[in-house]
Amino acid sequence: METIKIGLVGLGTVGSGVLQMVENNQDKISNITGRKLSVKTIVVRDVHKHRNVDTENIHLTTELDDIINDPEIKIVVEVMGGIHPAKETITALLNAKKHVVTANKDLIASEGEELTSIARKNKCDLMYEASVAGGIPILRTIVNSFAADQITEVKGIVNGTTNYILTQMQQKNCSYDEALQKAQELGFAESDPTNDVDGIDAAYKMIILSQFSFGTHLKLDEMKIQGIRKMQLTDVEQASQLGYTVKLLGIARRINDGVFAEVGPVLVPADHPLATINNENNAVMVTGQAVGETLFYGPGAGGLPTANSVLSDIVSETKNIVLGTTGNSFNNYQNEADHVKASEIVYPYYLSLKMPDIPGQMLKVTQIMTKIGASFSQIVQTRNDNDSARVVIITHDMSKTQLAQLKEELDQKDSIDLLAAYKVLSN
Ligand SMILES: NC(=O)C1=CN([C@@H]2O[C@H](COP(=O)(O)OP(=O)(O)OC[C@H]3O[C@@H](n4cnc5c(N)ncnc54)[C@H](OP(=O)(O)O)[C@@H]3O)[C@@H](O)[C@H]2O)C=CC1
Ligand SMILES: N[C@@H](CC=O)C(=O)O
Ligand code: NA
Repeated sequence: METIKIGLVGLGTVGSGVLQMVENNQDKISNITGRKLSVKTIVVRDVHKHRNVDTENIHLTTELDDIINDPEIKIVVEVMGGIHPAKETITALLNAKKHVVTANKDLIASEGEELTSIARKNKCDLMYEASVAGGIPILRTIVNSFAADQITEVKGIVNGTTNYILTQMQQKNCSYDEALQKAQELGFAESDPTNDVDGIDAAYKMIILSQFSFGTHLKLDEMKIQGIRKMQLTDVEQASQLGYTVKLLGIARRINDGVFAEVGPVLVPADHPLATINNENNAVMVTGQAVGETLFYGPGAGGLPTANSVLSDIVSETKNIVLGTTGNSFNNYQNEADHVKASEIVYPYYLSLKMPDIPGQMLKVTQIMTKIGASFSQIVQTRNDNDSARVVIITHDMSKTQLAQLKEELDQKDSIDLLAAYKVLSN
């Protein structure tokens, strides 16, 4: 049986998982594809570094040219991460007629259109199932199984590191720093975890999910993105007393002819399926006009789970090579989206306010809410410190315009501080 040689660029958490899976699942893969697969060359930064995987029969190198100039290598997996030099690396590989698999959401969300067109020009495949929600096979599912349905919303927990941190803090009383360190040790976090904790990693994934679900090309700087770094434990506890779990959610919704996408902490009702997703697990809820609500759950980070998604792309590309059908885009759906007005984006909100513990303060808040046409569904007052009170409000539906007005009005009241404003998910 003919063997297809594979190159890897990167041998960290994901690269090691890919190497193990190719080695351990030879028989099944060749049974399905009619080809043997074998990893021939791996590009790393440091060839002398200790590796947890067996690289005895593999050429370890720092030179990409060892892959580029090797006609035997047909498929290359980019798992080095980051935008540069990953973009230049993939461009060079595609121009050398290599089919590429990547797990790199930063790159695909930012430069995916250009790379896709380079791939098409070279009749090469470029696939990236692992870039969104690690081990959950969500992108291919949207392409294949939602091909004819109109997706109205895609939302969920798409960052393993932050969900791990929130779970460890809420259930194990871990501090934020301890939980982040554990997520790094377990290989869930990016090499620089800033993008994880600041919501940027989740935003990249929502950009890719929006492309597949709505055909749109959203830009990172057009999205409101909030991470978990500034979240207060008091808000997490307060939310819990009100029957909610705080999760970092990505939400992308079709509103009229536009698409709205955001990432931030959201209060999820404790009995909602998304409230039950713990640790590094992710869950993506896709709502289609015909099918209704569907939920896809699984590990969002980690070597072998992510490698499984990479292998699904390698197997698809191998089949395309065998059938002579390479060069088609992973996602073909293209659709211009209108701008969504702030007045059209409506959610209930959790508001946490600090104010002097003296009579008349609540009246001021009530007057502002009445002025902007918003109303409360729940309100709780607790003592903050000796002379201030914390007031927590769950509002009825409010538009983003009303929320901005509320923030402006509260800014003008020296004595009242808005500490947090998070969306609340309905059941
Ligand atoms: N970790 C996870 O759970 C998931 C990760 N991903 C994505 O997968 C990709 C890889 O992540 P992960 O495996 O965690 O990263 P790691 O940091 O564990 O590994 C990165 C690897 O890339 C190599 N590398 C980095 N820069 C260069 C360079 N300039 N030239 C050559 N080699 C380089 C490193 O070499 P050396 O070993 O010599 O330092 C290392 O082997 C990223 O895009 C990430 O976002 C996606 C889903 C889940
Ligand atoms: N750092 C990412 C890895 C997977 O994409 C995460 O924590 O989700
Ligand atoms: Na995936």
